[in-house]
Amino acid sequence: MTTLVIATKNAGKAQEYRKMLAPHGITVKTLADFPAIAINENGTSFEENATIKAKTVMQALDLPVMADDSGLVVDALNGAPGIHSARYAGDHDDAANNAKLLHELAGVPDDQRTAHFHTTIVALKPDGAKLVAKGRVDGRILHERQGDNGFGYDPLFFIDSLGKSLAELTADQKNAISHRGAALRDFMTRFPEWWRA
Ligand SMILES: O=P(O)(O)OP(=O)(O)OP(=O)(O)OC[C@H]1O[C@@H](n2cnc3c(O)ncnc32)[C@H](O)[C@@H]1O
Ligand SMILES: [Mg+2]
Repeated sequence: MTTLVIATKNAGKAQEYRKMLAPHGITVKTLADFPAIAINENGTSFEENATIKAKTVMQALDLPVMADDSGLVVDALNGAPGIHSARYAGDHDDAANNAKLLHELAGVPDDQRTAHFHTTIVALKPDGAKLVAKGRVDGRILHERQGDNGFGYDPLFFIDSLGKSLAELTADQKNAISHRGAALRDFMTRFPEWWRA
């Protein structure tokens, strides 16, 4: 059994990675297991922030560490909230973030509410070996919340081909199409070589 440290405080992300990595024989530890580690997420891109998270925790533990920086990119808002998705409305508060997103998009018609979720995964080893993987999922922003599953902006993110929001999908259905699922599948194609090297 392999144990992988993921530099996240987000319980929703952690749960998704646990479910996706279990079939690979990988168990997950997160910052919930190492609460003393503080991360200053002050980068200017998803990759920079993921690298900061992975590097901070890798140096603190002297272990290989994976990190995920992700966000919602809304076309009508010139890419906002983007790398600021977690604290769009000030605090790390999903309900307030969703309310702000709806407010910013008030009056914007359906065909201009296109958006995507992005994930960049960065994994670092103490010897410096780095692995980067990316994924995205396209959709549009609803006018009100729909569904109770998932986390973050999931209740406002509608997938036309499924006729459902991300919050109306099961965990397995979301992982099959999500930005995080796509990034992890990309990551896993190169993970064994990175882990062993
Ligand atoms: O940095 P860590 O500790 O991993 O946790 P975080 O929640 O701060 O994570 P990010 O910095 O990557 O910010 C991403 C934000 O984007 C949103 N987000 C990311 N992935 C999402 C998903 O799958 N569904 C809904 N919202 C998501 C959500 O608001 C997250 O807080
Ligand atoms: Mg964060």
